[in-house]
Amino acid sequence: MSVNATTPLVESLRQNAKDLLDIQVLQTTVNEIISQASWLQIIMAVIVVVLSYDQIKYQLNKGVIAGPRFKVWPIIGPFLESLDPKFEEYKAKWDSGELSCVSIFHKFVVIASSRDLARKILSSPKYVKPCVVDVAIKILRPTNWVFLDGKAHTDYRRSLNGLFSQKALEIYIPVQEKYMDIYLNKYVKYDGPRQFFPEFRELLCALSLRTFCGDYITEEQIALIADNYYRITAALELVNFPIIIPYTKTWYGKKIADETMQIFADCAAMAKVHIYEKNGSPTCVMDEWIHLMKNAREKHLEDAESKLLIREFTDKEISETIFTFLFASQDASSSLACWLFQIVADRPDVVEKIRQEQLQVRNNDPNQRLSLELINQMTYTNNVVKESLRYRPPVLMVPYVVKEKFPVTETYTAPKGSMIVPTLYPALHDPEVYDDPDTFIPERWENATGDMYKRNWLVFGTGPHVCLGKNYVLMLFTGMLGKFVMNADLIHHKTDLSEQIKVFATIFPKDDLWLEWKARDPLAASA
Ligand code: HEM
Repeated sequence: MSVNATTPLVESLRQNAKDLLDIQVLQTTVNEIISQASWLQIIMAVIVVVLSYDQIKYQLNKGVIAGPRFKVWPIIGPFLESLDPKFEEYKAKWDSGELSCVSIFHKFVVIASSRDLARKILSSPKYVKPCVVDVAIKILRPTNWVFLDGKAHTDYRRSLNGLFSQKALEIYIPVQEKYMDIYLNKYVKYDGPRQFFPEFRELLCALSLRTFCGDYITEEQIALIADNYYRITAALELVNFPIIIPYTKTWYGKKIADETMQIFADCAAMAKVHIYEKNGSPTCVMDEWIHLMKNAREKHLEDAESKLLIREFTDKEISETIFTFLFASQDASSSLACWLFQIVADRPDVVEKIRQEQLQVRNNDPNQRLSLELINQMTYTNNVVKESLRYRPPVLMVPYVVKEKFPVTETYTAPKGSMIVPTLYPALHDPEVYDDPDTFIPERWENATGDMYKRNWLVFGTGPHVCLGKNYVLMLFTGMLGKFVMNADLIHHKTDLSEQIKVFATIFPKDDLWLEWKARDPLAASA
């Protein structure tokens, strides 16, 4: 065979040899440049390459959606702004387009502000899953159910749904009412106004812990958790050091989380004795959970085909799950309490209507204890809570992470690994669905359309991760608002910051809410 024969093999070998030669030439050239260049020139070149890569990557990820033309702050992006988030800046972003973006360090973030895109993202478990900061996995523990995805998540959730059914919610009311009374008595004894942001955080922590653990948890343990819970929120910053160093924020956060979970595990052990060994009736979430397990086990013994079999959950599993309930509820419920009582204190017309309804559903007996049946009759009071949730939704947006390339619209595909953030606020202030959306009008709920309480009602999210506590929240706050307004006058000491929104995981009045409470005769006419 002639050497010149142009068979494909020879051609390919020749091409390879040529490529090799080219690479060698290139290497030589690079080596020559490097040997002739100063260190400063090399450093400058590396910086130019890194910066160019950062900008090009940003452009490719951004595609057609709204967002800064270039990364104004190279590499870090708007990182410094993200440390002190401002509501007005978020709002400007949502108004900039139904899909917009930012890039912080290597993280590319897509923000969806329209109702339909928010719903689409929340209902696309094939493409997305909730995004958690790395340190959350350490604090909540990797074994925690909230990190499950897909079918494993749906199955686990199914076993928790019974804890928030109407039947179960009824069980928790007596213990909640006991603590509502304790805290209201405390408030009306305070001398003059004080900031209620910390007061409401403590109230909500106590109400949640009593609902979850009943009398198994002690006052000292509640005080310990209420006093230190803020350390857990503080530890969950977006950017954290990858390892937990002793005596840093994350170390304290994990320590408090571990201590809290140990308290919950001890409570779960006591609840098991109460339900299994003493055949007791359930009075709190833990009891109800164990009661459901016991029923399922008995049903299964009677009928092996029974689908009711819920597996046995260990004390550790129960403690981790109850911790997620506290974690999910604490900030959002405190936010609702602040806005609800601030708004109502400023609206004598709303106070008057709540009081009328409270006496009417109780047949003029203000001492009648709360029950689910009674709360279900409080239509107006419930509408006030709903309107507060719409007007000032505690959770503005929910970060998700893209598991695989996600065609969000016909023209835009979110890249794998990016963060995608459906926002809830715009849908709740959509003028096409809620007339005069920036005004607090509880009466709008009297003739609510389907869109108002279904498609646009994103306060609690939607899809497979929709809030587990959504009915619980409405029941608890309707009962509490009715009782508090019936038994006390609320005086809001307004400041220039009262109407401004502070973003601290959820949202709060910027002045932390100055309130004063005065006991009143519930049968007296309103002032
Ligand atoms: C005003 C109070 C509350 C608000 C506004 C709120 C809102 C939300 C939102 C927006 C989500 C994310 C939903 C999604 O990704 O689609 C969520 C998830 C969750 N919420 Fe709530 N929540 C509140 C109170 C509570 C309470 C009291 C509990 C428990 C008793 C609770 C338990 C949960 C849990 C466990 C999840 C995660 C569910 C999952 O991943 O499957 N929340 N909540």
